[in-house]
Amino acid sequence: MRDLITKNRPNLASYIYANNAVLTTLFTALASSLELPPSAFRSLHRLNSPSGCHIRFIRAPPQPMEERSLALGEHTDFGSLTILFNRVGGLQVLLPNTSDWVYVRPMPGCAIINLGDAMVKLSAGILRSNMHRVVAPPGTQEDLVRYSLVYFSRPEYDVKMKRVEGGLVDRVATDGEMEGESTREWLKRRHQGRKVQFFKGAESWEGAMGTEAKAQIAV
Ligand SMILES: O=C(O)CCC(=O)C(=O)O
Ligand SMILES: [Fe+2]
Repeated sequence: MRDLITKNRPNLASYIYANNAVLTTLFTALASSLELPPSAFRSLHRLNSPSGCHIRFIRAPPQPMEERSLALGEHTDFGSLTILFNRVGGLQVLLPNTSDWVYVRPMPGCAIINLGDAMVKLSAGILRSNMHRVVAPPGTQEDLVRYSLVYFSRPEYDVKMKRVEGGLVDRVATDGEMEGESTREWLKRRHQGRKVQFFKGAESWEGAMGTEAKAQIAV
């Protein structure tokens, strides 16, 4: 594995830079839509600062019809923005305020962008993370091996998981949001809460929750 990464370092670097360029554009657009300074989100996601940003390459082989289960259960992403590249269907999103799961059709030359829980925190809930899952590919794609290449962006480790100041965010009333938890602490809490050895009852599970519940609230 290490060899594979070393050999493909230039490819990986160019993939990281390309994703970073897309993220910079998106963070700037999101900041301006919230009437914040253009760098409000960008400045919390500098490429060379330590963070939990990572790449995941997922391979999901076809499953026999009778044993079919979810390839990836329903969740919201923890981080800021997720850039998803895949050619085969299978990703589904839950439409807000319904129990309807709908396939997201991959389009040639396009990536799928998911908004994650960190953006919900930073925007005091104005931006919402989407509930999604991965199931067997639809129709004639059902026998295909599904690959997805995913870039997960996360705020820098030292960024506080709380609302940014200014613009439309200042107009949202506070609801006792937890102050002062760093991104590093927040990620640790969420990862541990999902592991069976750390399970200490319903409360610990809830403590590890992000903003999944809010994803279902009408906007
Ligand atoms: O493979 C996909 O299309 C989505 C993967 C995903 O949602 C995740 O890894 O968080
Ligand atoms: Fe996801």
